[in-house]
Amino acid sequence: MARFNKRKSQWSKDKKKTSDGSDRREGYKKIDRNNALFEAYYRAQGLCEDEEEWTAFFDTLRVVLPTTLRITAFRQEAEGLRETMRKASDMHINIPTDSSDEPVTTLPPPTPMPWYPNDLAWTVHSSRAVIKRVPQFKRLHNFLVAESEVGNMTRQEAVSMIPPLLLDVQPHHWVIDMCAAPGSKTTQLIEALHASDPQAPKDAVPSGLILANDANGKRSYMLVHHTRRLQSPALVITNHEAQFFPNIRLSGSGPGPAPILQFDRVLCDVPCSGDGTLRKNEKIWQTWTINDAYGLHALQIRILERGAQLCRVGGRIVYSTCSMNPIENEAVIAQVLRQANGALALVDVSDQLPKLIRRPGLSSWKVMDGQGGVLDSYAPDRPKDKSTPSCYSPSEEEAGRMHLDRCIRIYPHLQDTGAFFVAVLSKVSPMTAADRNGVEEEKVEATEEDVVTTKEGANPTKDKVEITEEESSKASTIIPVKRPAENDQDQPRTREKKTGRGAMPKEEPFIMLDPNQPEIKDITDFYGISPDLPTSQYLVRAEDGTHKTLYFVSPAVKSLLQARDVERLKLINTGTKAFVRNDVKNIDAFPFRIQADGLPLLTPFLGPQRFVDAAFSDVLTLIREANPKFDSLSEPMATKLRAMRAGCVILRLDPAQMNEAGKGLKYPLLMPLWRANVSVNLLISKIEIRALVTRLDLDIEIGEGAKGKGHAKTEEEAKAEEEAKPEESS
Ligand SMILES: C[S@@+](CC[C@H](N)C(=O)[O-])C[C@H]1O[C@@H](n2cnc3c(N)ncnc32)[C@H](O)[C@@H]1O
Repeated sequence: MARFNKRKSQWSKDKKKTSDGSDRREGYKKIDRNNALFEAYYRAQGLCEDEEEWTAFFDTLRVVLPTTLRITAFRQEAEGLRETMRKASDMHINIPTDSSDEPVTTLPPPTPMPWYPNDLAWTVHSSRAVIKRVPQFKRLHNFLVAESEVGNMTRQEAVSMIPPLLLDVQPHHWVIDMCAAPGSKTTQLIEALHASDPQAPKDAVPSGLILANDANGKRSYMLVHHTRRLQSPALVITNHEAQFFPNIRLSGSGPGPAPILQFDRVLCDVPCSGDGTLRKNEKIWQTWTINDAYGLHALQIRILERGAQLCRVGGRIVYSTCSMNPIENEAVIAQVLRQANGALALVDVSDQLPKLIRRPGLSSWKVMDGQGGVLDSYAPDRPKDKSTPSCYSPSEEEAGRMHLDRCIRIYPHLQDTGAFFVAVLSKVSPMTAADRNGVEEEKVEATEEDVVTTKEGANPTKDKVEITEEESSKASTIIPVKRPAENDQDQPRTREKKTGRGAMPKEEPFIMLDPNQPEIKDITDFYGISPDLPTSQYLVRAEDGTHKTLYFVSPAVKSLLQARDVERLKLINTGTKAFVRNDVKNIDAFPFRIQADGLPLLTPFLGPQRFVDAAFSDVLTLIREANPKFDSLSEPMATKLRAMRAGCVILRLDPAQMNEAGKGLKYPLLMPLWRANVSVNLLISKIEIRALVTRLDLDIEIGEGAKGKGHAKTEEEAKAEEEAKPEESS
């Protein structure tokens, strides 16, 4: 085992000094952060090297986590935000303490995470609760909240940022996030997909897609909420138990069988006991039991196994948990490698994220009963034994062959984080009929006899286990390579329980809009949209033509929605809201407004006719007042507005227009407006306005319009403008 890095550990020396004052131990006395069985269990696993390291390990586990965040890389705001954080790194915050010896505690300034590329991830060395409560943090807190709400930043645990980085997503990849909610890793995957592709023109829609799935209905909708801030047309959200994710036949145009949906990248961030999150979820100190892991082990194997089946040959799979338990980690990896019979291999990622301090995966571990008694091997008749054969360590020879040491373990004391486990796997040869679709006959090495169909709990020393028909409905299976691809039995021989769907709202259908619809031509003409933006990628959610919203989807999402078996997918959401219809009576307004969500996507394709250049004073007026009349705006803007047809207008503010107050603006500011007969109003939510005010460091009252304190307006205008507001602001 690599030596414990004493120099880098923030916790090995003077605990009082390095735990940055009373705040990080907030609640310390209220919760008993001791659990003898937990301590004995992990000591037996040999995670640390010596007593000094064990002390650092347990001491760190008992201190509340610092706050960590990530800047959204593909947003044009990223550079400005990084600069703001860099400036904040001079900032030492003094907060009063109760002690007369040390009347103030000086908190260290925010620091970039050394291992995260391009200074895009930061640690604010204080707990969330303190940042929220202490007045000295107010400005920083407002900044973080505002930028998070509009998707320019994401608060995310440091260790949770590792799996998406190691998945190595490129803009052309098809990616599935098997257990995605609430979606912090999904947002990172979306960012990677949208990272600039040197071969694609700037602002191009990525050619790949992200399919984010979760078994829990309500949590799938959380996923919609969290990912909406990023407005990706390349995202699809589904609601399946990952181990039963259906085989989807795409619409193949060639003579052979239609290809089955497979992915270049698969993330299995599986449900786990979560004892790596003790610093955040302190209740685990008292609820943790040895048996927690046994209940999850079989499910984790099935999810990873299904993930491996869904991965194309040559693709990459990342398995991760926020648990330290080898039963949920190395034992799962070992069993899936065994079942894959050479089709999967652990990837050596020791040269990636070089500044990330890590420990190698365990090659052997202890299995214990609920009371902490060590179990040497599996015994089927042992009473109250929750272990299964696959929980036990492989032989030394098998562990070496599998390279279990290539797994990554992160412990809290190494770099002041939560604990985490990550394994990166590569699919090196075919496993399933779906694989065979994309692989030439002669390259298929596995035969039907080679295919391993394994029941969890099977004796790991045997490669193959026979299962009965009845068992096959419960067991996870690998589809034989030689089964004809058109055969419907290609569906995994498994059943999906109907869980968590009962209370869910009925989803409207997802229908690709005929590009010859007159409304598409009207929109194209009104906004002068370039032919480079395909008219065949609009989606609507009503069959009878009553739709109000046009969503835009990427070509990959469109091809998925047109798959032959698409009805097997429990689709929850997809598409970026591009245009929303609001018919306003008695005003000759063009009814389709651009939704703020869709503006970044649409901007590069819009003609000049609906843009209006604003002065900084105009933006201030629009923030302060509801529905300012044209007369109260700068003359050039008012003149241009008067000459335009009523409807949506895009305000553009050039950074050169900014005075001292708004010098934080580094790029042209674009916002949709509703141009009524004699006045205008902002078509952005209060949240977005707040982010703008914070970013530009404006000392200004906002939200007068939303509070109804705007100037008097005609009844007709008030109604029109109310209707034109985006949904989230109403
Ligand atoms: C560790 S959390 C995922 C965290 C998420 N990847 C993120 O970064 O925000 C595990 C998720 O798995 C979901 N889950 C539980 N059982 C599942 C199953 N059988 N299939 C798919 N998802 C499942 C849970 O609802 C939960 O949202």
